[in-house]
Amino acid sequence: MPSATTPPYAAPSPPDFDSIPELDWSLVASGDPIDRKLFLSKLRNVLLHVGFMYLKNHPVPTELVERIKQHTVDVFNLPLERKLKMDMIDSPHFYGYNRMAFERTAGAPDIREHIDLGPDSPSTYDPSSGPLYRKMRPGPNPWPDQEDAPGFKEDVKKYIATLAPLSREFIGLVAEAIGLPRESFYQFLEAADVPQGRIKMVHYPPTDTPNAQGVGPHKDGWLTFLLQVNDVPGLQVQNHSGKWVDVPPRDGTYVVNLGKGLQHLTHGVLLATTHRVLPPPPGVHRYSCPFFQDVALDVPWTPLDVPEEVRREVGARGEVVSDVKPLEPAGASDGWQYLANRIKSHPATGLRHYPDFARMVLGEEIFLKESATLDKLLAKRDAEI
Ligand SMILES: O=C(O)CCC(=O)C(=O)O
Ligand SMILES: [Fe+2]
Repeated sequence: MPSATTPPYAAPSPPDFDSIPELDWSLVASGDPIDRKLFLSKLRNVLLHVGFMYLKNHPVPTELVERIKQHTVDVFNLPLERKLKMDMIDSPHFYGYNRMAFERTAGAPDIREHIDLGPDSPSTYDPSSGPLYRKMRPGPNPWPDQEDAPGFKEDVKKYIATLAPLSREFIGLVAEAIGLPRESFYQFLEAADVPQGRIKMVHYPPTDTPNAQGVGPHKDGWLTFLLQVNDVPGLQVQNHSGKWVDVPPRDGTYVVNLGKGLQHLTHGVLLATTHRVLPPPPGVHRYSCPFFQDVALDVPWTPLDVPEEVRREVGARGEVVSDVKPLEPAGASDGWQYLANRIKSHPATGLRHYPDFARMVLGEEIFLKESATLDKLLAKRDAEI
């Protein structure tokens, strides 16, 4: 239904999606300009009307993907005390292990444990030389012991170094697909030669708790390349009328989706689509490994001039229903906003490494509550390792 704000010349709205479209990277890899055009026109349609896609025939070597899948399963099978040696709470870079149900989305605990890892560069932060948010990146990863996880470190570093340029090429195609110069989003990224990108290895155990969430409804921040590690469904995407659509694992593919930053920068032309993960049924464990493209910390998000004809097509989309309540303006991102978001997701880590800023971000009540439990949390953790 066209809304009251739909311009009279808008194209008719395409039907709402009830499955996730698939794009074929071989159309880009072939080097044939006609193939590329075809890819771009399909991409445009998906970006404007779905915001989520499978990507097949991607160039990431199968052996590397398989090793990452195996590491993801194996690392969570380590005893808790070994995982806690990689505790995120020790990392001002927000890299490391988060124990089960430690993180919350939409006010409820996520029944998952996860390990966040970056390109593993030494910290260069010097308090006298720049804003505090620069302390977040670059930084080293906490790693499992080599005997506990042979090849883990080498494979993760290689994997991030492979996904970073692929995601960069992809975002160039996103710009082209909506009628912008290919380089349009590069100003918001780190320079191509800076090691960058973050992965999150995730384990969703089965749970008896009624209405539990693997991860609650949310929108991602920027651009995600998700690897569904094993053959267990659970990921769902919310379509425009609010219905949840399954995104079952599909061998040899990535699930690619866009986040709030890209939606903001394009006046809503690009869609940050709401998604969630349901916990697996009894006896079944689900694993995944998203890669998140890093954005530069020093660049404010000033929206771009998307061509009028593209905006008009989006006008036909009408209202998009979402279970995510907007808590703050979606855009306005530079390093401060990014740090604030990390602190909100990981208050204990934020409090420990950025106490003054965390106090502002969390508000006095939560700050005092979290501070009171931080010492207990650390003592408990230290007793466990
Ligand atoms: O585990 C998944 O399939 C998706 C996880 C997710 O959406 C996230 O961590 O942002
Ligand atoms: Fe997500």
